[in-house]
Amino acid sequence: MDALKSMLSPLGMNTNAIQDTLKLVVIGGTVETARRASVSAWNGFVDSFFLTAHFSQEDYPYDWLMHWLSKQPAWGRSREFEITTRTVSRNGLTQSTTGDLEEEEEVDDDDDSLVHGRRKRKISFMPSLDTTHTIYYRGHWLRITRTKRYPDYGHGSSLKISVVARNNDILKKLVLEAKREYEKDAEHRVHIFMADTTYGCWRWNGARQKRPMSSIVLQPGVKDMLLADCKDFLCSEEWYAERGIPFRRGYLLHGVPGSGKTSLIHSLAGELGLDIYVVSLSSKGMSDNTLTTLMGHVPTRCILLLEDLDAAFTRSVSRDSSSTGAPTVPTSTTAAATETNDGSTLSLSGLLNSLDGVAAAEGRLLFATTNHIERLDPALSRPGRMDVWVNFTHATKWQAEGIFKCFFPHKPQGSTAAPSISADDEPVDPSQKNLPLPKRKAPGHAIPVLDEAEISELAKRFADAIPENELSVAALQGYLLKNKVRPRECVEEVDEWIIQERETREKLKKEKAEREAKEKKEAEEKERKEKEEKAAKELEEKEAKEKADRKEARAKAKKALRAETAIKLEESINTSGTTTPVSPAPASAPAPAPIQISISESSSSESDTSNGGIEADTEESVTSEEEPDKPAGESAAVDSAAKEAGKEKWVAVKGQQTSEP
Ligand SMILES: Nc1ncnc2c1ncn2[C@@H]1O[C@H](COP(=O)(O)OP(=O)(O)OP(=O)(O)O)[C@@H](O)[C@H]1O
Repeated sequence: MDALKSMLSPLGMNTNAIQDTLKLVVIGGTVETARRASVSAWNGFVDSFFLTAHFSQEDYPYDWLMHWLSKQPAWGRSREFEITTRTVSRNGLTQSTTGDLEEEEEVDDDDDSLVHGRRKRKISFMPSLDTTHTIYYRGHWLRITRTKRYPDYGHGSSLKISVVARNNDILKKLVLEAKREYEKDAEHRVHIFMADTTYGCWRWNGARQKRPMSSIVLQPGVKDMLLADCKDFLCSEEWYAERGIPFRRGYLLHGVPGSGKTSLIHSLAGELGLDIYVVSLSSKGMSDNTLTTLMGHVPTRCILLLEDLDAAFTRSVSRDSSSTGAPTVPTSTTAAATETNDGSTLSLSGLLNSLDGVAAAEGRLLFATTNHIERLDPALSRPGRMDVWVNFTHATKWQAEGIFKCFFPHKPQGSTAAPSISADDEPVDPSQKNLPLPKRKAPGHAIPVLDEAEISELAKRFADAIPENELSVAALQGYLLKNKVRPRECVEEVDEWIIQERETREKLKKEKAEREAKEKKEAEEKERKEKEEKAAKELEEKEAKEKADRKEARAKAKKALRAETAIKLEESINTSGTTTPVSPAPASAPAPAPIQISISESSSSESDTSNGGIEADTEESVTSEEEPDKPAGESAAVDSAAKEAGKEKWVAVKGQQTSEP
């Protein structure tokens, strides 16, 4: 310090002030360094104890954890969170909790959860984006951060959970608990995923209540056979592997509309606890590549549903007999892709490859439905692709009786107490025993509950009245729905309804025939008009072509004539042994003697009457046609140049002739 003082003193500076400044700098620097060192030491210390797990939205644990987080009471105390009416899905918070999802909260039986006929919407608390939340869980503080990986595309979230712990047991417990809760919540629901042809991925479309198998009325044994087959398949992976058979199974449900094909698939999915992945092959933008990508991303245990398989290669809106089918479908397995207006380029071979090609997922149950099995290519429905075929017909008497019993519950035998309508009253089906039924609310309307004998008798009478194989089960269901609180009247009025139904069908058939005839007529008219327009256009084109040909021919003729004239002139000059300006004289040739020429137009025209006449004629006609194409000045210039050339030639000849003797 003394040395510093001695150095600064000659400069006349106040040494005290400088000393103080230096002290400040040294102390400040020391403090800042200490702070930085302690922060980084703390971070290092913390990092060495924190375990961090990352969860990506594309994978199931993300859904489990988001679902678990949404249930945490800690959000109630959090200072920052996201409130949403959307629910957790495989693709993030994208789906609105619409009416068919769960209600806002558990309510007492007398508390109406329906507000003006609409369900209340559920709200969830979610971790907000890019904020670190802290939650206490089983003696540990969890630090949770949700981030968006692709903010520009609006999807692709990820979750980061950090916890101070010696090993990752706590994280494992957390994930397992989240999974259990998620599955418990999804127990009564079937999740539906739809194919997104734009991005070639699956989009969660909602969760539907499971449908009890007992509510599907099919001929005896059909449901049991299907259920047993599916269960057997799902637990035979090794059996398939040992024999080298691809671990896939296909079911083809075919038959008339409204006979329960789709309902049965939903019911089976609920019974087997599988999600449904739906592909509409006729949807916009569907191509071989998209389908292959989609099929490759189907999870192992699920139901893959191809709806309306017969409409795969036609884009008609209607599904009636005239709209789709073989005539427009290339039936070869090597069929080329058919490009349609909507940009769909799906070929049969593409479909077959995506179903059982190398990229196709294994372990899935493929269900395909069609109303027109006769239109399917045999390659599509062969065993290996479609192993089990089930035919769905119009309602039989047996089905009519069954569906009637489904609609009208009965008092348990020997019971005198008025039964309550609850899940326990669901008709018992052997296939249904293990299905946990959701808690149902009592219906708002009074359904008279008759005893078993009466219901059986009514059901029998109802079935007797229903014609065999004429009406669809969906139609019967519609009639029963209309009469859901009038079981006796329903049976009494059934004959009348059948007459009405037949009349309505007749009317609809007639209307359809008329509409088709009208459409056909319109199509014919349109076709005729198109033909006429085409013919007129062709004629026009032909005329234009002929005109162009004529013009070309005239031009050629003119050119030939000029060439001929020039040759003749040259020949005549050559024969007279002189040179002309048309054919320049060789350098060695003696220059012609200077001549005095007086030219008059009349002499020119007189001397070349024949050629001049033709040429004038030709030129006139050509000029009249060329004029529109050529600028007037240019045309005039060309003409005068041509005349000058002619004149010059004539002058030379004349001059030569005059100089000759
Ligand atoms: N066998 C059946 N048992 C119980 N309900 C049925 C049956 N068949 C049809 N239904 C009822 O009819 C309605 C239509 O059924 P679904 O959609 O399953 O028929 P589908 O055969 O798939 O018809 P489409 O071929 O037109 O798709 C549903 O509401 C369903 O409840």
